[in-house]
Parts: sequence; structure tokens; C-alpha cells
Amino acid sequence: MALRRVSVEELRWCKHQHAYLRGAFFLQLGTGNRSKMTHVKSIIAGPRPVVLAGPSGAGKSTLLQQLLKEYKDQFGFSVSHTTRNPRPQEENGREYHFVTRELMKTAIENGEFIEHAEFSGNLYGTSKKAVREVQRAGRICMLDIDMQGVRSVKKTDLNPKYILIKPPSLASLEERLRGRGTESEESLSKRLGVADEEMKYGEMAGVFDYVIINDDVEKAYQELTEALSEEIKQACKQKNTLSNGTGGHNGIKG
Ligand SMILES: Nc1ncnc2c1ncn2[C@@H]1O[C@H](COP(=O)(O)OP(=O)(O)OP(=O)(O)O)[C@@H](O)[C@H]1O
Ligand SMILES: Nc1nc2c(ncn2[C@@H]2O[C@H](COP(=O)(O)O)[C@@H](O)[C@H]2O)c(=O)[nH]1
Repeated sequence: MALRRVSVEELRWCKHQHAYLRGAFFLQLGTGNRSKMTHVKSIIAGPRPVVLAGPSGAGKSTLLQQLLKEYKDQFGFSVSHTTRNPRPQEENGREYHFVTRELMKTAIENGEFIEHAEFSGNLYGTSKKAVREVQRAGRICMLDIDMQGVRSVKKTDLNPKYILIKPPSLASLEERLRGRGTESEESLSKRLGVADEEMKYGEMAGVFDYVIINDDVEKAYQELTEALSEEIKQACKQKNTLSNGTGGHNGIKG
């Protein structure tokens, strides 16, 4: 068996991952009530996932798309299920798995979901399969979910890193949602109606690891990559090690 030297950074990464697994373990013990914790780590193994949350229109998809484009070997998107209708540019299996309410309810009853929520009149949910597929490909799994989803994930042992994306104001949120041109008046008012509450929960101490105000896309993206800098560095290193230094993003921007 060939042995090789392990760099300090790789060791640090192992420690980080170990702490992640240990964190998940103590999280289970810490509840004092194991039955309340939904166990997902036993079926989903891999690098620590990342949750992006924030009110509808805050810019989560915009930032995620940029990240997934720049670091396509390092990050993967957890494709959620939803009962809402696809938008003109959306493809089934890419942005979402578009399903009927009946099918989704059955899948939820069958325990196929890590979390699910009713949002703006539709069901949304993260399936175990969606996360597992990204993890199996050796990528860091990115979840784009609402605040109900955040609350639910916190009751599991998935133990992701939580990043809140905030708009500069509620007025700019409305302007962006209207500008996107995807919502009916009814959907718009439902989304705006919960935005304030969502942000209040998001701002509570300890709920999110990072809070990014998306007043300027480039600045917000820069802050997102900084929040994920350790993940980016280590994932790039691993890819480069696997491909023997011949492939993958080197993790250095510019
Ligand atoms: N910093 C910004 N300044 C101005 N417009 C922005 C900014 N960031 C995103 N937008 C625009 O705001 C709209 C909403 O952004 P986006 O779809 O990324 O939000 P979202 O948080 O993913 O929404 P949802 O939760 O509904 O999926 C889009 O039209 C996007 O181009
Ligand atoms: N709890 C969950 N929320 C989800 C999931 N997938 C997306 N979302 C959130 O829904 C709203 C609306 O999304 P839109 O595409 O209709 O604009 C947004 O806040 C998403 O973050 C999910 O699997 N679970």
C-alpha cells in the first residue's frame, strides 16, 4: 500500500469533518430525547451540507447559480420536489422535481423526505435521495429552503452550515419579486406576507452561522464564497488530489 504525506490543511479538514460528525452525534444526545431527532446521517454520508435560506426574492437562486457555475466540481444542488407549476425556463429534475400533491404526500408518508413545507400554497420538500445523489458524487450539497425547512432540518442530525440571505429591505424584496415577473398577485402577497416573520426568525441568535445582506450581487457573492472558503479550499484540494493534480478548480479566484 502506498503511503503519502498528509498536509496540515488536509489534517485540519479531517478534524473539521470529525467535528461535524461528532457535532451531529452530540446534537442527538443533547436533545435528551432521541425519539425527537430524525436520523438522516446514517443514510446520507459525506461532506457537511450547506443550507441557504431567506425570504422569497432575497436572491438565493441567483447566488447559488453563480456558485454552482464557478465551483461545479465542488458543490451540487439538492433538487427539491414541489407541487407548484414550472416557470417558463425551468426543467423538471433541474430546478425541481415537479410533482402532484398526491404523489408528494405519498412520498412524505413513506418517509422519503428529510423535510417538507407548505409555502405560498404549494408543497416543497428535500428528499433523502436528492441529498444522497450530491453526496455520492463527492460534492458539498447545497439546499435552498424556506424557514420552515430550516426549523425542520434543525430537528434532524443532518447538521448543515446555515447561511441566511437577506434583502436590504422589504421594499426591495417586493421590487425584486415583481421584477422577476414569476408571481401572481396572490402568490406575491403570500410570499411578502411571511417575509418579515421569516427574517425575524433568521436573525435570532444561533439560528444561522452567517448572515449575508444581498444589496449588491457581486458583494453578496464574495461574502458567500468567504463563508464557504474552508469548504471550497478543501473540496478543491480533494478533487485535485483524486485527479492527481490534473483537473478541477484550483480554488483560487481570478
Ligand atoms: N442584489 C440584487 N439586486 C437586485 N436584484 C437582485 C439582486 N439579487 C437578486 N436579484 C433579482 O431578484 C430576483 C429574485 O432573486 P432570486 O430568484 O435569486 O431570489 P430567491 O431568493 O431565489 O427567490 P425564491 O425563494 O422565490 O426562489 C431575481 O429577478 C434576481 O435577478
Ligand atoms: N422547506 C423547503 N423549502 C423549499 C424547498 N425548495 C424550495 N424551497 C423554498 O420555497 C420558496 C419558494 O421557492 P420558488 O422556487 O417557488 O420561488 C423559497 O423560499 C425556497 O427556498 C424545499 O425543498 N423545502
